[in-house]
Amino acid sequence: MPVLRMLQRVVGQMLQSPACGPRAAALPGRVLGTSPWQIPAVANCHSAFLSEADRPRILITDKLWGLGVGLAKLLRKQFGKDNVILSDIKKPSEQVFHSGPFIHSDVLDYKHLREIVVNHRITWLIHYSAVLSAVGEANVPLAKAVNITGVHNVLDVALEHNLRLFVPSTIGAFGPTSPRDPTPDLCIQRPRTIYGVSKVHAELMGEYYYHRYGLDFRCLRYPGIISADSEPGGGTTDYAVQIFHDAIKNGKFECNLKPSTRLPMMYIDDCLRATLEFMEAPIESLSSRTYNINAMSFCPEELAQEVLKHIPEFQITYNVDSVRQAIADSWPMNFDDSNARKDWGWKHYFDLPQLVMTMLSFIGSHSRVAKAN
Ligand SMILES: NC(=O)c1ccc[n+]([C@@H]2O[C@H](COP(=O)([O-])OP(=O)(O)OC[C@H]3O[C@@H](n4cnc5c(N)ncnc54)[C@H](O)[C@@H]3O)[C@@H](O)[C@H]2O)c1
Ligand SMILES: C[C@@H](O)[C@H](N)C(=O)O
Repeated sequence: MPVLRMLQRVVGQMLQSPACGPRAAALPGRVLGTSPWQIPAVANCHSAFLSEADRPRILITDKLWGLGVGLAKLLRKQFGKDNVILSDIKKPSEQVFHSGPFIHSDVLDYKHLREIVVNHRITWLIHYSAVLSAVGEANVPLAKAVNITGVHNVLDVALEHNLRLFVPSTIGAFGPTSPRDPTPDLCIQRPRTIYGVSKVHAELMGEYYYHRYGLDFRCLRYPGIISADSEPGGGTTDYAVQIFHDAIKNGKFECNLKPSTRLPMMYIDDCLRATLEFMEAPIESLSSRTYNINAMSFCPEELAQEVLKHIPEFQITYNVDSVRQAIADSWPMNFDDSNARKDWGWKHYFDLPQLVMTMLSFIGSHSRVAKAN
C-alpha cells in the first residue's frame, strides 16, 4: 500500500478518535435530533494529509462582495472547490456564481440553515454575515436581527450537527473604558455600538456553548480589514479602503475621520490566512476561544504620507463624519495579539508600506484593464 494512502488511513483513523475535537455533550432543548450525515469536524490536523472523505465541508455565510469571497477562494484552494459553499441573501454575480457552489441562505431562517448543513454534509460553518458598525447605528433593528438572532441560529445549528464554528469579532467589541494602547485579549468590554454589543454577545455565547456543550467555537477579533476587491461594508474603517480607489481614480480623497485617528488595520491576505490557520489549529493548542490578531496601526495622516510616496500629486482633505469619529474614538488604537502568536503561531506579513504598494498596484492594474476594454 502506497505510503501516502497508508498515512491517510492512519491519520483518518486518528481523526475519528475523540482526541480530534470535542464531542457535543448534552444538547439544548431546540435540537431536533442530530444529522445522520454528520462527519465530525476533522481539521485538527493539517489538511495536506486529509483524504477527500476527511476534508472539511465548509459553509460560508456572507455578502457576495465581502470578505467571504476571498475566504472561499483560499479554502477552495486548500480543500477543493466543491467542499466550500458560499451563501448570502443576495443574488451572486456571474463570476461568483461560476467560481464554486453557491446557495441562497438567510441566517434568520433557522430551518433552512439546518437543511443546508444536512443536505451538503457541512462540517465547518464560517459565519461572516453581519451588519457593520456605522450601518448598524443607522438601523439598530436590522443589526439586532442579523448580528444576534443570526448568531443564535448558527450556534444551535452548529451544536446540533457538531460543526466547527467560526464567528469573527472585531476591534469594535471594545469601548471607551477598555485599555486602548494596547488592548489585550481579556479586558473590560463596554462597546457603545449595537455592532460591538452584538459581537461581545457572540463571543460570550460561543464560549458558553464551548464550555457547556463542547461546541468547537472559534473567534478572531479582526482589525479593520483592507481589501482591493471587496466593497467596504459600511464600517468605520472603510476610509482605509476607499482612499486607494480615489487616489488612483481622482488623485485626491476626502477622509471622514480626523487625521490623527489611530486604528488597528490588516491586509486581507493576512486576515484570511489567519482564519484558515486558526481553524486548522489543534484544539489542544488553544488556551482560549477568542483571540485578537494584529498587523499594524495607523492614522489617516500616516496612510496619506505612504500613498504620497507612490502618487506625489495625491491630495487628502478632511470632512469628519461625527458618527464614525465617535465610534473610532471609542475603539482600540493598537491590539495586543501575543496570545495568538504564542498559542497557534500567528504572524502577519503585511506592514503599512507593503499594504500601500499592494493595494495601489492591484487597483491600478485593474483600472488600466478596465480603461483598455
Ligand atoms: N471588513 C472588516 O474590516 C471587518 C473587521 C472586523 C470584523 N469583520 C467581520 O467579518 C465579517 C464579514 O465582514 P464584511 O466586511 O465582509 O461585512 P459585509 O457587511 O461586507 O458583509 C456582511 C453581509 O452580511 C449580509 N447580511 C445581512 N443580512 C443578512 C441575512 N439575513 N442573512 C445573510 N446575510 C445577511 C449583509 O448584507 C452584509 O452585506 C462580519 O462578521 C464582520 O463583523 C469585518
Ligand atoms: C472594524 C470592522 O469591524 C468594520 N470594518 C467596521 O468598521 O465596522
